Amino acid sequence: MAYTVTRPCTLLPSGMQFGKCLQARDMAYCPYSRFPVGAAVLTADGTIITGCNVENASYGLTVCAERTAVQRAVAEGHRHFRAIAVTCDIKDRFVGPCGACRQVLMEFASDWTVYLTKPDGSYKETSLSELLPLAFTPGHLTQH
Ligand SMILES: O=c1ccn([C@H]2C[C@H](O)[C@@H](CO)O2)c(=O)[nH]1
Ligand SMILES: [Zn+2]
Repeated sequence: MAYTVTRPCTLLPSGMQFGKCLQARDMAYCPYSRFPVGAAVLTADGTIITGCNVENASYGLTVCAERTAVQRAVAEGHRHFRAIAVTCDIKDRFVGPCGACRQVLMEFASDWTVYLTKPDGSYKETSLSELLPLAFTPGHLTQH
């Protein structure tokens, strides 16, 4: 079940360093929305890999921070993940990943821990299965 930690944290549970998320957010390429987002994935072996949103003049080719992080991690040989932390500049509420990113996370596991963080390091801990119930998963392709 989701729970919220309202005090600012530099270290999220399981060794997820919140600072990496902020650093990634600061690399965002978002000249159109001016809405920078940072993400950090924690792999099964404890590696942290970050991503930021990368926009495009065509708009539709924009890639979110979460998918950038997952795709970087896969390209570096990681396929097993524990958690993802996401941050943006919104200070008064916790912001969840878009639907496309939830589906891309689901490709690699249904049991991701998801940290929705505010820029001060306060966070809501939830899970991918809570964010994407009754999901379509790779398993469905082999069980029909
Ligand atoms: O969870 C989200 C939601 C939005 N964005 C990006 C996409 C776009 O660049 C900008 C505005 O939608 O924010 C993300 O990176 N992650
Ligand atoms: Zn997204």
